[in-house]
Parts: sequence; structure tokens; C-alpha cells
Amino acid sequence: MADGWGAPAAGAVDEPWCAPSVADSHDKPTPADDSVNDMISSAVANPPLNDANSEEYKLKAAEAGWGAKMPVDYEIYNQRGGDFADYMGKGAVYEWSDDFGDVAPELPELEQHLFGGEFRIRRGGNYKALEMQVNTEGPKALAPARTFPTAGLHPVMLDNVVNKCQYPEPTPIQQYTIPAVLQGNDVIAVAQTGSGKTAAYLIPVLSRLMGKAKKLCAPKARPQGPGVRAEPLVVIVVPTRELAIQVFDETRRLCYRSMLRPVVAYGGLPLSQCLDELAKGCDILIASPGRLCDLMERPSALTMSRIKYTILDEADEMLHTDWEEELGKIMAGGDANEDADHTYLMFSATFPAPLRKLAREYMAVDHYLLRVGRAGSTHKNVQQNVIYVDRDRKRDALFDLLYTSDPARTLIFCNSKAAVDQVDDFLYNRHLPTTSIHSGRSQREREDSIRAFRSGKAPILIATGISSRGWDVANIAHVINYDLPSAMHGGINEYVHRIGRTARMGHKGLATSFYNDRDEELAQALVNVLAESGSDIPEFLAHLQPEEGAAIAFDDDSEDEPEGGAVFGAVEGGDGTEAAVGETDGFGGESAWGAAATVDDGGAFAADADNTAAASAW
Ligand SMILES: Nc1ncnc2c1ncn2[C@@H]1O[C@H](COP(=O)(O)OP(=O)(O)OP(=O)(O)O)[C@@H](O)[C@H]1O
Repeated sequence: MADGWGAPAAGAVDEPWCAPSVADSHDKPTPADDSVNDMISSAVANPPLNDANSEEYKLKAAEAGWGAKMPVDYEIYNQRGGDFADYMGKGAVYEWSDDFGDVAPELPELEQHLFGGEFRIRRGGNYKALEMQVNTEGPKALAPARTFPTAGLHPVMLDNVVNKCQYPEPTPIQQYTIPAVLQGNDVIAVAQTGSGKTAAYLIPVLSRLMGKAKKLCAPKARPQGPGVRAEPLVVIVVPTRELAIQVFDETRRLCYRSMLRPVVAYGGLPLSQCLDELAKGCDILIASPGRLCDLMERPSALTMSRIKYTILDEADEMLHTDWEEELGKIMAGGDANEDADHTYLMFSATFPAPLRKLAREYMAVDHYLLRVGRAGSTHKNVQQNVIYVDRDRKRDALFDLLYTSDPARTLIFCNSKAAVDQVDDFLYNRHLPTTSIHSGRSQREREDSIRAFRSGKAPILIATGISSRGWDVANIAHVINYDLPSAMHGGINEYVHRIGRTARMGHKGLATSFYNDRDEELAQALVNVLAESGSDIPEFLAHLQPEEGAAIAFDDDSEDEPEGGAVFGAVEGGDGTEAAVGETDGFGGESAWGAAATVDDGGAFAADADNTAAASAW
């Protein structure tokens, strides 16, 4: 790695499409994907371009402003074999030393790496267009943390958030999650894509642990000394490898200058190297479900007996039947966890019925449900276009779309691995700077694709749904659904997550979807989402448009109201009250750093305080 830290690639280019791609899938044998071959028949139908055309397309690509493409050098995969330093999971973390005393020093080189901004998304100018109204259900009224300095955070956390990450103020979901978690409650939080859910759980959880770090932190190995058994206090479970890396990156930033040591474990990372990292000591474990269960079978390497927080990110995605057994084990905290003081947190942008069931099963009765906007809604910063394209015209339509759009970071979704390979090859043969990713690729290939895309060396990424969840890449200007998600595979929820890769944190973005007769099952749900967000409804779907002024009947299973759950905090903007944040540390009732903070803006809850004790019944 060029920057020596082993984490996300260095070398972002100012003109993203002007540099060669490091790696992509081109010319790689395409794995057969039997169930979907008919879905890609349009791609197969068109023969590859001949050289004469190729020259012509090269000129066209340059004219349209796209930079040069680069063939893949597969030799590098053979040569690099098992060098852990090349994996994103090897990202540098702040290594605590007992010599530090009470105040941990800043480490400029590491700081530059963690906060230097290469991949940072600054809040965009359309932040206020995000949904601001938060519905809260729970044991008592929550006083929102309107600012970070008044949120009752540990000083190191406050410094990391405000000065290092430069987050100007908590997002709506953060305003309510921070106090709920600081008070020691279980929380389900449902908020739109790109609204800061990761920091919403990391900030309060890590902040609380920082205050108790000396007492609670896991044993750490001394440099050159023997390894230790990992005894994490927090386990964060995420559905995909790439998301695990991303959450790890945010955790490394927020753990900066603390004793808390994060480790990431995901399938595809060499197991021996994962075990080596754990043996250095682990307080926060971020993991994909399969790898976590594998590690839980190795009691000499990892014990879950001290886990205080179990966090499910993209919680609804974790409910796939394939993971039922794993999830049960993880939620139960392994055989060894007998800690009654165990907090469960679940986060997602969509909230289907099985997730509500899971919450009922594991969470304390007095948990909070926090919702920003309708679960499963999109926000106005994404301009959503749906265009009718016959199956056998899709490739050409994509090509035309890319040539007529401004060259910008673009994410294209297909419904199968084979389709991803086909579309990638097609565009690559037309001299577009593409790369691609799907679960059939080796981990090294997946990570190189991400690096090429993130750095701008290959600004067009073609992907399956594995990239629909949680991915936070700066400046994705355009998401294209080459295939709309089928009703069988995620349907409208999948659509919402996919288009949520653009227009994050107050930025604007464009989503274009190719629709044809095969997508009829999705049509009504799609029209509902378009109507709700004020997007244009195309002529061919106009007959499904809800009547003007009528309530839209969402049938996506995301918005069932709780039976008996008290909604007491429909709050928007400037209300406040004595904030209950920071009152207890949850590990014995002592007060945390800084007494109970006072929220600095005036106002009152719309809620009736007497109406707060009702247990959520969903
Ligand atoms: N308070 C804040 N102010 C400004 N930026 C923030 C703030 N909190 C988080 N961010 C940044 O916002 C971006 C989006 O956050 P995040 O990925 O957590 O969104 P999300 O709600 O989890 O989205 P998704 O549902 O797609 O997973 C990240 O780059 C993060 O660093």
C-alpha cells in the first residue's frame, strides 16, 4: 500500500476519470450463473465489438469526458498471495501504551491517515432536505442532543467528533440515539440512507466505554510479547464484508486516542491474520456473521463473555434465512455470556416485520424505537428517473445514458454475477473506465475494485446487490438500476438501499432505473416511492399513480404501527428540556464525565409524559 497503513487505498486522483484503473475484472472467465442466464440474454445477444469499432469508441469515450481504461494485471493476484498488509482489514488503529498516562498523545501521521479527508464525505448543502422529524417510542420522553458539546460525551470522543471528523452537529437520528444509548437503553433506529446511523451508535457506545476504559478494557498484547485472548466489549455485526471494512474505518476514527482497540473480521480475510489481530487485543469487534460464528468456535482466540453491546447494522438484511442459526448464536452472546447488563442496538433504513419479531425476542421491554421519516422512504435529494427499456435494448440504452451524462462516479446494479461480468466487459470494450464487484470474486479482487472506484481511477462500478447496503463512497453522482431488484429478491426495500448510495448526507444525486414488463410486480411499490418523494412518474406507470391528496397505501411491510406503542415525540427542530444524557454510565450507576447536560435550545415535547410507559408490542 502506498500510504503504508494497509487500509483504504491512497492515490485518489483529482480528476477521477483521468487515471488508469488498478484492477478490475476484465477478461476474466465468467462463472456460470444458471438461475439468471435468461435475464442477461440481452447482453449475450450482442456480439463483442470488433477492433475498428473499438477505436471509434475510444474516441467517443474521450469526447464524452471519460478517462482511459486499464486492463487488469492478474499477475498481481498471484504474486501478492497472502500479504495481509494489502487487505483493508489491516487498517492502522491507535495502539494504546500504558506509558501514556492519563492523556493520550496525538499521532500526526495516523491522524492524517484517519481524518485526512481522502474518503471523507462532508455534509452537503442540501442537508435540510433530509427528513428531520423523529418519532420516538420508549419508556420515557427523550431529550434530544441538539449539539455535540451538550450531549454529555467523553472529552476524547467529543474531540474526535467535532475537531477530527468535523461533524458540525448531530443528525436527527444521532440527536435521539445518543441520549437513549447513554442512558443504557436498547434501541432500534430506522432512518433514511446516508443519515449518519453508523456514528449514531458508535458515538454513545464508545463514549461510555471510554469513561470506563481503564477498568473495562480487554487485555492487550505487549509489542513482541505473547498474544492474548480477545475479550471484546462490543460486537457489531454487518451483512457484507465491504460494510464491515467501512464500519471498522469509522470505528478507528472514533476510537482515536483511546484505549479501545477495534478489530475487523470478515470472510475472505486470511483466518490466520484475523487471529493475529485478535491476539493483539480487541475491545470492539466488527464482523460479518459467518466469520464471527467461526471465531466463536475458537474459545482460545475469542470469548464473548464480556460483551456489553450487541449491535446489528443493516439489521433487516441480517434476517436472511441463511443466517438464522448464526444470528441466534450471536444474539444469545455465545454460550459464555451471562451478563445481564447487555444492550442490543439495531439499525436500518427499512424495517420489515421479521425485524420487529427479532426485537421482541431479544430486546428489553423498555427499549426505544426511533424513526426518522417513514421506514423505507427515500429523500428528496435523490432525483429518481424510471425509463422504459426493452430487455434487448438495455446494453445500448446504458451506453447511451453514460455518454449523455456528465462523467461522474457511477454505480450500476445488475441482478446477477453473470450480468455484472457481461455489462462490465461490454462497457470496457467501449473504452469506459469500469471495474466490477460481486460475491464470485476473491476478496483481493473485491477490495481492489473498491479502491479503484473510491480513488476515482475507475469511476464506473458495476455491482450486484452486495453493494446496495450501507456503502458510503464520496461523490457517487449516479446510481443506475440496469436491472430493477426483483420482488423475490429484496423488492422495493432493495431499491431504496441501492439508490441510497447517492445523495448522502445532504448531497444531491441521480438514480436512473431501467423498467420493462418483467418489473411489473414492483411497479406499484415503485410508483408509491416516486410519488412520496415528489419524483416524476413516467407515462407508462401513470395509471398506478395514487390519487392526488389521497394517502399512499404502502405495502412494503415497513411501516406497521406498533400495537400499543406510545408515540410521544414527534419532534421537529428547536425543542428541548433537561437532557437526561450522561446521567449514568450503565455499569454501576456512577455518573459519567460531566453531569447531566442541558440541551441548549428551548421548547417542550409534544408528548404527554403520562403516555410514556406503554411497552412496544411489535
Ligand atoms: N453528524 C454528522 N455530520 C456530518 N457528517 C456525518 C455526521 N455523522 C455521520 N456523518 C457522515 O455521513 C456519512 C453517511 O453516514 P452513514 O454511512 O453512517 O449513513 P447511514 O445512515 O448508515 O446510511 P445507510 O443507510 O446507507 O447505511 C458518512 O460519511 C459519515 O462519516
